[in-house]
Amino acid sequence: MTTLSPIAGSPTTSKPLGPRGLPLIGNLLGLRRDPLTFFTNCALIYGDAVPFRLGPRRALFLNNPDLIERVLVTEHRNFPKISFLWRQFTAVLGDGLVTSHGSLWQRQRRLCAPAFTPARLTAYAGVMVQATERMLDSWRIGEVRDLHADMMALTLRIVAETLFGVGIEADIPRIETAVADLTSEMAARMVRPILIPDAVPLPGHLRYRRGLACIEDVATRIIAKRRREAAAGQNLLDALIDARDETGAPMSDRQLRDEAVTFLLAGHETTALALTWALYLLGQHPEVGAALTAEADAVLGDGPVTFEDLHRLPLAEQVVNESLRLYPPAWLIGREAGQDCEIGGHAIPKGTPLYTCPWVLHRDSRFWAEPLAFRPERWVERADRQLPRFAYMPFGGGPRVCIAQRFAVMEAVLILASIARRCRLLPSQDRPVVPFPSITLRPAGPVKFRIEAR
Ligand code: HEM
Repeated sequence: MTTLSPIAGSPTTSKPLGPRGLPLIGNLLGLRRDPLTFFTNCALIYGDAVPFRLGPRRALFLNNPDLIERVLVTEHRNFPKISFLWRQFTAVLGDGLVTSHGSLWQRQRRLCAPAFTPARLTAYAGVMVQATERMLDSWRIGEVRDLHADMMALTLRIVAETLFGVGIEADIPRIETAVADLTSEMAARMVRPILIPDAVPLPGHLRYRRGLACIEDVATRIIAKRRREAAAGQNLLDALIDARDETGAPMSDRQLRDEAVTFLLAGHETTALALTWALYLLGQHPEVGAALTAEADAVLGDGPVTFEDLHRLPLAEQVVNESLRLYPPAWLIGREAGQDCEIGGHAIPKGTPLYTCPWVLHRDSRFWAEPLAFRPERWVERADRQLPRFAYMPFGGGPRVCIAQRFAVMEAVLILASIARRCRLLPSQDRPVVPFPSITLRPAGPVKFRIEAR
């Protein structure tokens, strides 16, 4: 019979089960100071299931693929998303896919799935490449650019155009400001220990209400136009408008608005970061950059990349996989215990938050040879297929796995190949770029590169 350890450490055991915290604040200091090191040390020192404290709240860190599979897949109904965290975002994301749960989430997930069929992806590929080519046309040989800023602008344009259609050019600057306001307020709420009602007129709240109103305005206009014209288009919102549940009912306008905001926010920064880190790593490994250029030349000839080229760009996809391993944009994934239970030898009361950290798992020497080395070739034989399912999880897993995984990988491959075809990028700063873990894993400063001719 398994002996269960009480979650916060036991007076009868001499070895602590997790990092000792301070009275009242628990482990918040270490977590605030450097969360990546905090979780890395938890795994190194204490093992696969590590209790810690978020202020007065007890929490458990999981670093074992089998335990993670239990939480995300086999017993996912017992482990919903963390209500304490997500209620902070409900006003922004409404009942969209990221925040909803239970039967509402199930219905929405089914309704959203047709937006990601291969036929739809083909149409989105064209939008992605055109937006990238426009960005590359605006780059000048010899200039130094912050690629993080460029990738943020590019992926926002792409998600806005795939979502709303290419006719929204005039709205892009407003959408950019709105999304920046919304994400900065969400990042602030993520580390705020208390819930401040949206009605309190803090500057961040006002900015975020303005941002939300802007996106609602664009979504409402496009939904109304689409309903008036009743002509099927190829954008993501069209797919959502056309979707019907098993009773034949469509999504309400409110639900469409929630999904539009959700896709804009979930689909923008994550992909921008995947690309920023990939370009950064390529800058550190010019031999891989040269091989990528050779692949693009061999496959693409003179024309822009197309959907049909994708399967002939294996190195570009390996670079994306390896970058997502070393710098997973979703660096922390959380759930909470829906009822009292046991996991990893710990008795967990209902409501306890559980965290897993792809950053730590993806750098774990139990699963990866030379874990800190950038080696795209490990993906020639799909490194993850020889490993436990949850040793590699940049897109999460189980029923709530990223709905746009194929969209995102396709986008990253198309953009990398388009850049490789047109120019060379040389790092123009000596300092290494340090990751800054916010909601997503951002670079702490600009990522500067000089644009060189091919
Ligand atoms: C490299 C880019 C991306 C990464 C690394 C990423 C990562 C993730 C992860 C880890 C989750 C699961 C979170 C959890 O279980 O708590 C998730 C969910 C989600 N992602 Fe992505 N994502 C990316 C791109 C996108 C894009 C481009 C879109 C939309 C166009 C998108 C939309 C969503 C949505 C709607 C969910 C919620 C799914 C659900 O709960 O049913 N993501 N993503």
